[in-house]
Amino acid sequence: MSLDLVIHGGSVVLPNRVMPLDIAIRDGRITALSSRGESEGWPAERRVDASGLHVFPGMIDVHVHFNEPNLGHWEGFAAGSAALAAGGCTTYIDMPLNGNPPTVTVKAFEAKLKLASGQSAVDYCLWGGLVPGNAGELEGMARAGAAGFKAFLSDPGGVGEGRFRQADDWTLYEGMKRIASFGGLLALHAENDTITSMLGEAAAAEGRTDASSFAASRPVAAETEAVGKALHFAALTGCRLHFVHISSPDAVRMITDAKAAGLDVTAETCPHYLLLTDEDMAAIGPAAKCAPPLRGREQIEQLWALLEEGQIDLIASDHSPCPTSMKEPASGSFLDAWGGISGAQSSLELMLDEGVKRRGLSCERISKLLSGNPARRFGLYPNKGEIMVGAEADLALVDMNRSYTLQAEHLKYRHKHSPYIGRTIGCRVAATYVRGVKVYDLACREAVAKDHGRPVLPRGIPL
Ligand SMILES: NC(=O)NC(NC(N)=O)C(=O)[O-]
Ligand SMILES: [Zn+2]
Ligand SMILES: [Zn+2]
Repeated sequence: MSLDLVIHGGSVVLPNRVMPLDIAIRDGRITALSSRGESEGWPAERRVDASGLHVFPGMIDVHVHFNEPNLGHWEGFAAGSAALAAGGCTTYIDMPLNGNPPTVTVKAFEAKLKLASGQSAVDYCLWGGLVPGNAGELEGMARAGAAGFKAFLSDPGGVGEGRFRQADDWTLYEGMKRIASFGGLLALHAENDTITSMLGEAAAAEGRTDASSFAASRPVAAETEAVGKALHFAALTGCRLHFVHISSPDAVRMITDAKAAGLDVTAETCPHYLLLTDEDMAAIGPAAKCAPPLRGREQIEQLWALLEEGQIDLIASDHSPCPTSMKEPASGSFLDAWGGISGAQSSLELMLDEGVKRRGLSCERISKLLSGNPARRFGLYPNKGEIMVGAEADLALVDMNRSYTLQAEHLKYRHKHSPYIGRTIGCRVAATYVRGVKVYDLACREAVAKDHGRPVLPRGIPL
């Protein structure tokens, strides 16, 4: 039977090794993997020569904020997903904030699914949110396809009266019981609100408004306290937990101990916590402002050691964009700048550059953190997450030897700021395929599908 596409000559990144393989694709799925050259006689509509390229499973970015509805002018599904495609990402999960209304009711969830339809270059799922007063909406959102629920233990910021609200202890505890009752998963932004808001207010009152004062206002203790409380509630309620953007080695160790004690919990970190220091944050300015803040060199080295030991489950971008003017507040105060890093386009390249090229980890090791593990955690496996026969042909073709210096004009974001502008990255995504269809081509040799993405209903929530 005729194939739609054969990608031949590449070095294919499998779960446990990299092999020279040809990939046969029909109806969006991988139908065969064969020794290099063997595919020459196969009847195929198109053949793509991937010689000199690595073929990775597309990244699955479980943490992006595209800010629809109503704040789509901060990013939106179209620009955000185009940036992901250019970065080798083939599926994302969109956060329930900072759009307005936030995705905390079944009605808002369904409206957002409709809004995303036809706008996205790559496949997507949505998060629901846990906020005070919405316990009755959670199961309905799970049935409508929510990948899980996100709660903030500190002030999420954001704009407008209807903005996302943090979970008080009661909301958290009751919400975890409720989510556990239907086998759902809760994701947490884990920082203690009292510590961060008291220290932040004190810094502002004393006129300490620089980057290091911001970092000092969100100490590791705020993170470890919040992680500890959530783990305690998880042990009491049986709720499955996922900690987003963990910034400190101490918090990772607490999560590892909880796993050993039998809790169903995972730890995510982001490229910026592995690549940028608090000093970089001061030098780069508000483009590198995020919460939790960037930490010191020693903490970064410990995070890499923990990652190598397998104590970090997955990497996501936490792409939280905004109009560039919000990164340049009139007050000149670092404290007033929007907290959130635009990084969605760079995650795979940065992790391969730093992890593989500089630190000597294997391609498959990094791939597991970006694709295999997120797919498993969020019920997308075995359709997505690994290159294997039967899986969807979600692929990132990467030139591991093509170095470039990131410029603003490379970015597909609506607002072209990033802490990585000016950074030389030692590899580059050459093309991205979603279910066998090209959604990005560095050489722009041919038109790519800008609206090929479709919603993916995560399996794994037993309903
Ligand atoms: N309102 C946000 O988008 N917040 C995000 N901002 C960060 N991380 O600085 C987040 O994930 O917490
Ligand atoms: Zn967060
Ligand atoms: Zn976030």
